[in-house]
Amino acid sequence: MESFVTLLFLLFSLALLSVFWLLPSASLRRLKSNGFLGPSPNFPFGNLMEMRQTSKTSSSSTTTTTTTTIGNHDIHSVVLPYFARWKKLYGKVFVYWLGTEPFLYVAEPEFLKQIVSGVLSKSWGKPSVFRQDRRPMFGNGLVMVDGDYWQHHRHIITPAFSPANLNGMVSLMVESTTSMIDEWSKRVRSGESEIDVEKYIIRNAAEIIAKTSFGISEDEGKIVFEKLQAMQTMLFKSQRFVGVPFSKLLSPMKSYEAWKLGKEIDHLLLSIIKSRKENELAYGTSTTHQDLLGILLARNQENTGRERKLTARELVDECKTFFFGGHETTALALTWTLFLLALYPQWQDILRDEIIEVFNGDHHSLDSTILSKLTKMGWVLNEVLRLYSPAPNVTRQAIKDIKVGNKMVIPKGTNMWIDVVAMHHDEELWGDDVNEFRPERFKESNNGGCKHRMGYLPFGFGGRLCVGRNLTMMEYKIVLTLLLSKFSFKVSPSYLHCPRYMLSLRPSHGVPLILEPIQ
Ligand code: HEM
Repeated sequence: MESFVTLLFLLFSLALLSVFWLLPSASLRRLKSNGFLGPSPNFPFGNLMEMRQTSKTSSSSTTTTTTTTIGNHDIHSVVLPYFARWKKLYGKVFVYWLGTEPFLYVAEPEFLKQIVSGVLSKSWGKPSVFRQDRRPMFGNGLVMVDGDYWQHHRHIITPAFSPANLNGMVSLMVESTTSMIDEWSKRVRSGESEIDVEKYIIRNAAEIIAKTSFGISEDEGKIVFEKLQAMQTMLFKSQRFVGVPFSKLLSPMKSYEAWKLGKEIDHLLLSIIKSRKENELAYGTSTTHQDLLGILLARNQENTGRERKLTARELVDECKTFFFGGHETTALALTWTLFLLALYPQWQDILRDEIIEVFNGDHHSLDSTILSKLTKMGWVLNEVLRLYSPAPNVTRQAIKDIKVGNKMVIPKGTNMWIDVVAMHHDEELWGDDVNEFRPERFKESNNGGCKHRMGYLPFGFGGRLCVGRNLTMMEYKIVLTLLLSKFSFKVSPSYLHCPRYMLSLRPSHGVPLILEPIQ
């Protein structure tokens, strides 16, 4: 018996040694043999401690509020200080470690092109470490899966975002935004002209995405979305050790709470799907809702061929993915836009003139065709996504060993962290006005004159390009048109310019602006 326990103990110790030390060290050697440099890891934390220390030092030295800092859009070293530091030391491609997970950092578009182009792109999936970590939010939704499963879901989901389907969502977007504007107007009339626009814009975007994704009523909506937001806070505002083996055991209560919230949300969404299905059985497909869930259910029903239908569980995961992938990103694009327009009021005038020209005073005729005529607003969106990209990075994982050219092999399991903020602020790619707000750079090309076609990636790249980008563009133009027609915006003296990486790129202290009604 005693020798059995000793054997068990030895096996357990060996397993730990191999997870914590032997496997990561072997990967490190293989990566180094490619000539990649990088900071020395310390297993089992990898480079996490150094990243935290650099962030702490940087944030204590960057909370200045002078207008020059506000007008300074050179934000890479503020939001990702550890990468900015390592980039100076090791170049635009290097290796770092999150716990025992190797990450290839890439801020070099030509290198990116070489390793993801052609046949190689099939060998890249999504990092399993993030898949695990974000399971309560996205489950097996489109953003987290790969291979044939991803291809099947993408094929079913893409048509839901067609212009015809999106046009059916315009009235929901106008309705939510109008009620936000009414609230702002009331506050401004009562003498409260300073408003933290971020808070409202996020709530509005969440309401829009909840309605356009799963068409929930005000009351149901409130519950689902409070739970979704609580789960996001639970997962992303706490101190975490992503990539460190067994790290969930370090904060068991938080992991349990996130799991529990995930279950409650699933339950609510499943009951919505069930009642939709029952309605359809009772009244036929004519009751199909004009939201993403309704469109997916209808597609499922039409699909009588060989194609596998999405199960209720898969539909729940896709709804959650739309909510998390869609509301904060769009809201941040709008929030940063209001901040930049407040800073550069001449662009408010340019956009207002364009709105008057396109709509001729009639905002009732909103649809994708007329919105596409707001070209200058499109340049502003592109420039905002360049300077303050709501999705600051894109990630991949090598599903198998990947050979690049004759010499380089990227070992199976290596993750890739593509630094979109670094590329969008790279003087070598954009020229010496890289950190200036110049929407007109997008007048001639959708790439804004970037010297490399993979240097501007606000919506990702390749087959995994953001599936919701048309929805974002529509919502962005509708909300901005309605807002600019009602108010002019100035930056409040209480605004602190402190953009921060928190899965997305957010303002640390909200965006208080001074609003004045347009006469
Ligand atoms: C400004 C707004 C948005 C930005 C900046 C943005 C950014 C991105 C990026 C960078 C990716 C690529 C991720 C990757 O390659 O790993 C992506 C994918 C995705 N986005 Fe968005 N997104 C936005 C809005 C939306 C909206 C409104 C929705 C849905 C309602 C959405 C749903 C998705 C989904 C499902 C994917 C996964 C696509 C796939 O892997 O096939 N996004 N988004």
